[in-house]
Amino acid sequence: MFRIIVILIVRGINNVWKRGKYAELNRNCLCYGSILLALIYYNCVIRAAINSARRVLSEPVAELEDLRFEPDTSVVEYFLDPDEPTKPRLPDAYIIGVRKCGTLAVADFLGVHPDIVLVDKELHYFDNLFSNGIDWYKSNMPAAADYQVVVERCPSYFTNAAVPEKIFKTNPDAKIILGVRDPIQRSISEYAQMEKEANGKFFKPYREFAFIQGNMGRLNENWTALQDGLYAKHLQPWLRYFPRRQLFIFKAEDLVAEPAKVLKRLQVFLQIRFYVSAAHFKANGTGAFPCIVDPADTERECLNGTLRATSVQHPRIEWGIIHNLKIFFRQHVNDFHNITGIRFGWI
Ligand SMILES: Nc1ncnc2c1ncn2[C@@H]1O[C@H](COP(=O)(O)OS(=O)(=O)O)[C@@H](OP(=O)(O)O)[C@H]1O
Repeated sequence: MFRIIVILIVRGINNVWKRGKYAELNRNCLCYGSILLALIYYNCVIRAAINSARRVLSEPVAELEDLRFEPDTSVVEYFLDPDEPTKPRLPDAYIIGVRKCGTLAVADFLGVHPDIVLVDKELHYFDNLFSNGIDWYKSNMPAAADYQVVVERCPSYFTNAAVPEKIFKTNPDAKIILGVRDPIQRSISEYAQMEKEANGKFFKPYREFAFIQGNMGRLNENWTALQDGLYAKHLQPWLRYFPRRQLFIFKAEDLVAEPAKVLKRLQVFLQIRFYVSAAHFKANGTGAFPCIVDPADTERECLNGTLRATSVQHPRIEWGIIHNLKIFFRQHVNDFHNITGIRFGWI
């Protein structure tokens, strides 16, 4: 482009120089000037169009609105076909974490979908029990039909850098589902969980875990409740094995506020029919979190009765501590935004 412009200008000057005529100079200026302007205009318009197309194509999967599917309410009866052959299958998708970021809720919501089969417990095969061997892992798999998607949930996978390679070698096409949340709230949730597990015994206050020597001087960055919130760092090993399009990231905050929207996108990502819709959600007894209603099992409890096991009362944390945590996490959240392209709006 630049070369064409330079050639045109040089040719114009050359013509004038050779012939020495002012009339020729005017004609040349007019002619090449207009060509130059047209090229600059064309260049701007085309570049703007290419850039905007690039932006749309690079939108993260989690932020894509999909309007192709409408809920298919006949799907329950259709898939309750006792003759559909099923056999144990390795997972097609993994909910890898982050701990305390809605992993149980999202698995529960997916679980009502007739195209989804959940592995029924946290197996910890890829982080703790790998030496048990693949046959042990296979023996823990649920039976599923060919059209169904088998999903395993193990929220400790995300922060273990050795896991992505092992999952990749088992299934390079695996779909990875990751829930994230304001890392400060996540750390408080983890602390609240630890405190609850102490079962009434004395438990150190949050600040004594979060700061070295308990005063607000230096943060104890190695405390897992803070470490697990360094999402950008923990995501790197996953991106070494799995392309971005195989990764679905959702915000736990969205799962609470707009569960149907998150589920809509998740169904598109998993390439299953649009079945779970807003009609499936109701507020639970306390009103804090939404619950899913399963038309095939009307007796079903919220989060299969485990809601109380994961949702615990948070302690009140002083403003000064929150301020220090904001300073600590700000850069990490920015890095995470740059890697994923998602705006989180936390800090
Ligand atoms: N619908 C619904 N019901 C219950 N909880 C919900 C829901 N949606 C999101 N969340 C958020 O999930 C947080 C618990 O996350 P996990 O299930 O990943 O916890 S765990 O790691 O398995 O212990 C839990 O954390 P807390 O707020 O600390 O209780 C919730 O914020």
